[in-house]
Amino acid sequence: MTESVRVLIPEEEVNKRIKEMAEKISADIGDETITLICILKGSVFFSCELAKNIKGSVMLDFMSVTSYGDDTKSSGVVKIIKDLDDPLEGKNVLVVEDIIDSGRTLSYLLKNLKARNPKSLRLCTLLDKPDRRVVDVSVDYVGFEIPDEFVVGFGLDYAQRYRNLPYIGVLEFNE
Ligand SMILES: O=P(O)(O)OC[C@H]1O[C@H](OP(=O)(O)OP(=O)(O)O)[C@H](O)[C@@H]1O
Ligand code: HPA
Ligand SMILES: [Mg+2]
Repeated sequence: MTESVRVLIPEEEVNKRIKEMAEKISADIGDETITLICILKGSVFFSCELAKNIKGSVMLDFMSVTSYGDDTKSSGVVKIIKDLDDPLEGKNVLVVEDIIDSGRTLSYLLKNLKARNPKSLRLCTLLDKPDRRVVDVSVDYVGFEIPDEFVVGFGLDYAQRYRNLPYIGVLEFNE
């Protein structure tokens, strides 16, 4: 079996949409400092592009969680591999995800991070795959709604590969 990748969202479109999202976030946050929480590893490319395009004061922290391992299906169990460096108490927090699929990761994170008493907690995702939702989560900023296909690129992986593609593509398995 061989794998190939079909372009779903070209690089220029992804970058243009991230700029628009950053403008909206900048307008919503006004003069306050915003703490972006980059959910490793998938959202690392998106977080960087977003951070560069937000006007105003931005802090960054990183958390690593995983539920997919090397599979195209979620194990159903979200594991924290690396926690944040700093407390969130009193901060305006924006969780930055690459994709919401079943919703398990974000819903777990939301509960976990709320308990740390941030001043505000918003969620943002580059991609949303609504057809696959198992757990309901309401997201403040969505880049693109995509069909029920396994995607890679712009940070998203299959078995840790393809993260470096500068576009979003659909992974296809060929006989
Ligand atoms: O809505 P869900 O079904 O929970 O899926 C979304 C999550 O799955 C992926 O992470 P993964 O576990 O693959 O870790 P990774 O970012 O290190 O690749 C992705 O980056 C999201 O965090
Ligand atoms: O479509 C996907 N691609 C890569 N990682 C993912 N994690 C959840 N859904 C996906
Ligand atoms: Mg992954």
